[in-house]
Amino acid sequence: MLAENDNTTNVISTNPYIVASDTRYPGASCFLYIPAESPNMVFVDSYHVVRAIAEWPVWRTPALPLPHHLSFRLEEIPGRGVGMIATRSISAGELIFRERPVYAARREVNCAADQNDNGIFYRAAIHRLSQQARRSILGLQNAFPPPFDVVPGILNTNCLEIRITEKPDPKPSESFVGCFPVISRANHDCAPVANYFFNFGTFEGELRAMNDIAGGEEITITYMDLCLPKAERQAYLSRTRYFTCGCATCSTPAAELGQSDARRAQIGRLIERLDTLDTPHLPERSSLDELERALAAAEEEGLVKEYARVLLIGSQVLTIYGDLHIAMNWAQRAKRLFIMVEGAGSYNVRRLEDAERVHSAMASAPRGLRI
Ligand SMILES: C[S@@+](CC[C@H](N)C(=O)[O-])C[C@H]1O[C@@H](n2cnc3c(N)ncnc32)[C@H](O)[C@@H]1O
Repeated sequence: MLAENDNTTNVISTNPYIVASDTRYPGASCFLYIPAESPNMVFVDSYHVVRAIAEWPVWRTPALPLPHHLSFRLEEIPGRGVGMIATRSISAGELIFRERPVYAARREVNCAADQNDNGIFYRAAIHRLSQQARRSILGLQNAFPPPFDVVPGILNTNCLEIRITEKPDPKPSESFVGCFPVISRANHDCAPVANYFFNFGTFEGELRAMNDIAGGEEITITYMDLCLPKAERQAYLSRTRYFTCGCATCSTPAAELGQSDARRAQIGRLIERLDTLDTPHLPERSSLDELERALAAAEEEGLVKEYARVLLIGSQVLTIYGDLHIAMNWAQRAKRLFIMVEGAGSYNVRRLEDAERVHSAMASAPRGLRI
């Protein structure tokens, strides 16, 4: 068993700054530090991936400055640790904050068993970060109880999904996570008022208001798929983030909870059955009535992003089987909503622009002969 001060790392190159995590195994994960001088980000993955990432032009573009006056403050909230509180009213669609992650890694890193729970691997990863960057991680909350080490505890408590390709990752195990000094302070709600989105183009996490948020209100995001019933949501949050969600939806009286669960399951089933976007398959046929019921369910549950997804998928189904005019209207509404919750860098916005081109070609195509 390794002791914490048994150093297995080895500097492979200094520009780009790449360190092999474990000289005992060929193919062990590597740490890429960006920029090489006084790094404020470490990326953890196999050597060939970090070598390619080191060449991305985005690192030559400095991050845009933030507005002088932030629209929130970080504040201790009873029972929830630190959270983000709006200091003024924020309009739906407003960008609340954006920043690059300090730690980014493949969700399942290749790490030897004797360096995992004791934190040796993760301590080594953040070791060469600038002092400010390292402190910004070490100051975050650790929800994981001992004997789990505090550094992997902090990373597990605070990491959010990031994408290093434009399209959503097909398999969750192939996706990536990132830890953010500020955005990771956002607490969870099962009907969140803000959306966390990772902009692959700028390599920044972005936080946008999905609803109008009043001054004094907490700015919340989701950590999970919200189309699950309360029992499953709570089990997931307690297993992965060590807390019991007491949000307004989870506090719904027992008599009404069944309806809330049923609405979320209805939206989830519809999305799962009909979302064939980015696959070579056509979606199943679905009636306008069924699609409208899913929209009504999303509205009732306050699920803005799921509402946008039903509009997007529904517009594709209606383009193929239904009414082109309704499909065009739904695509326009979905695009407006996705710009609002994910910004102009959204892949969904790009998909909807493609759909608009298909729609206008179809609308101007000559009609078939009626015999
Ligand atoms: C990503 S951090 C959020 C920021 C954190 N509250 C802090 O103090 O830095 C996730 C942790 O915050 C706490 N948390 C987040 N949402 C919560 C909620 N709705 N109720 C209670 N605790 C919550 C849990 O301890 C969770 O593991």
